[in-house]
Amino acid sequence: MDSVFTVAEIRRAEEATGDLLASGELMQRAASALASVVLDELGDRPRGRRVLLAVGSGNNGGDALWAGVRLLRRGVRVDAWRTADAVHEEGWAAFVAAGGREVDAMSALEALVDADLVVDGVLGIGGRGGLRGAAAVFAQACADTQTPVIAVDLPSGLEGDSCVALPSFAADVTVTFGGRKACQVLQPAASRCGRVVVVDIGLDLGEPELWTWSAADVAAHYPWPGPDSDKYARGVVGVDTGSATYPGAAVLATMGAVYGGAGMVRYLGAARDAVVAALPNVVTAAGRVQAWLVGSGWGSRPDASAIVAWCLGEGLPTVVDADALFALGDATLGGHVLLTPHAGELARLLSVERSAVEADPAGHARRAASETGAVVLLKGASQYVAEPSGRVTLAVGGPAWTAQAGSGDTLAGLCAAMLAAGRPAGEAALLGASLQAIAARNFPGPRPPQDLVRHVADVIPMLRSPGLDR
Ligand SMILES: NC(=O)C1=CN([C@@H]2O[C@H](COP(=O)(O)OP(=O)(O)OC[C@H]3O[C@@H](n4cnc5c(N)ncnc54)[C@H](O)[C@@H]3O)[C@@H](O)[C@H]2O)[C@@H](O)CC1
Ligand SMILES: [K+]
Repeated sequence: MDSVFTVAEIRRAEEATGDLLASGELMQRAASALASVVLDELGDRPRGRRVLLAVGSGNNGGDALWAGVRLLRRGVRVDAWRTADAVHEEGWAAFVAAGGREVDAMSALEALVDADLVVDGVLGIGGRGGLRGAAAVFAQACADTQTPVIAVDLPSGLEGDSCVALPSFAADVTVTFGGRKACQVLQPAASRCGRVVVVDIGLDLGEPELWTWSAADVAAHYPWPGPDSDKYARGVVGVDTGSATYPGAAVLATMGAVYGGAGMVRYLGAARDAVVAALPNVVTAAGRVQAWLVGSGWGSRPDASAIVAWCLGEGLPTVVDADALFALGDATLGGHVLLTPHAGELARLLSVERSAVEADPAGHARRAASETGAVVLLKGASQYVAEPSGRVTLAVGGPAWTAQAGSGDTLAGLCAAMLAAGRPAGEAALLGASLQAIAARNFPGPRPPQDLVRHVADVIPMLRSPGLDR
C-alpha cells in the first residue's frame, strides 16, 4: 500500500522542518536525488552527455539548477533555459560558476536535436492553471522530438492535487519529494508522469489524504482457497440482477462472481434462462447465501425498494449496484454494505452536479461513505474506495479498455464474490476493481466484458508468480 499527500500536507511538513527549509538543506537533498536519477538515465559514461534544464521562477527551478551543478561536476554538459525573468538566485549563481551555460527560448528548441535529456524544472507544486506560452511550446517540442524528460517533483503544468490533465510536460520519469501527489496516481494526469521515483527528503508526513493499492496488496488479500476449502468456505453469492429488458446484466454480473472465484452462485433474478444457458454451474434454487448482489440492469422495477430492504434486512454483506442505489429508502446501511456508483450515480445520490464529483472524486466518495455509513466504490478511470471512517483508497489502475458497457456489471459480481468469501467490504471493492484492471493490463485490447472477466480468472494465479504487468 502506498500513500498520496496533498500539496498543503507537503507544504506543512516542509515548514515544520524549520532550519532544513530555511537553510536550503531540503533543496540540496532534492537536487542530489534528482541528479542521481539523471545520472542513472544517462548510463555508464555521463561525461560529455548533454542535458538541458528548463528552469522556472520558483523552487522547482532551484532544484533543477542545483542538480545541474552536480551534473556539471560529473562532466555532463548542461545548458539552462530560464522560462521566467527571475529564477532561484543562489541556484543560478552556482550553476553559472560551475560552468553551466544559458540558452534562450529559440536555442532551447534547437538544442533538443542533440540533447540526451531534458530536466523539467518549470513548475512544481506551486504551478496553477497549466503550462502557458513558450514553456507549453517547448513541452510539445520535447514530445514531438521524443526527447526523454525527467520532471522535477511533477510534470510542469499539472496541479499536484488534481487528476486533470492540464497542458503540461509528459515525463518519462518524475522525481517527487516527500511523497506521491494525487496527479501522479489519478488518471488522466498520472499518464503524464511516467515512472514515479519518490525521494525521502526527511519530511515528517502524517496520515495521508489517500492510499493506493498495488498488485501485491491484491495478492495479499485475495481469498486463496486452502487445502480444506469447500464451496461454503469460498462463499456463496446470491444474485438478483438483470431484467427482461436487460438480461445481459444478469449474465455479466453472475460471470463476475463466478470468475472472481465464488464457491457457488445462486441466481434468483428475472433472467434465469439466460444465466443458466451461459453458465450451467449457476444454481437457481433458493438456499444458503453469504453475500448478496442486487441492482445491475434492473431498469425500473416496482418491487426494487422491497427487494433492497429485504436483502439489507438479512444483515448479510451486500453489493448495491446501479438501479438499486436509488431504492435504498430508509434502509439502515453499515460497513458490510458496498455501494458501487459511477460519477453520475454518485452525483444523483449526493444531489450535486456530475462535474462536481469529477472535480473532486475522492472527496465526494468520502462524503457518501460518511453520510450513508456504507462503503462506496466510485467507478471510473480511477476507482476510489471510501470507507465510513473517512479512509479513501485507490484501486490498482488499468487501461481504458474497461470503459465499456457491461464492465460495471462484471465488477459488481467480482466484488460480491470477495464479500461472500468473507472479505470486509472495503477490501472486497479494492480486490474486485483491482482484479479487473490487472486483467485489462495483461490482456489489453477491445475485448467485451464477458471475455475480459475470463481473464480475471487467468490473472488471479499469476498474482503469485513473476511476469505479470502489475
Ligand atoms: N519549499 C522547499 O524548500 C522545497 C521545495 N521543493 C521544490 O519547490 C517546489 C515548489 O516551489 P515553489 O513554491 O517556489 O513553486 P514552483 O516552483 O512550483 O513555482 C511557483 C512560481 O510559478 C509561478 N506560476 C504558477 N503557475 C504558473 C503558470 N501556469 N505559468 C507560469 N508561472 C506560474 C508562480 O507565480 C510562482 O512564482 C516543489 O515542487 C519542489 O520542486 C524542493 O526543493 C524541496 C524543498
Ligand atoms: K516540474
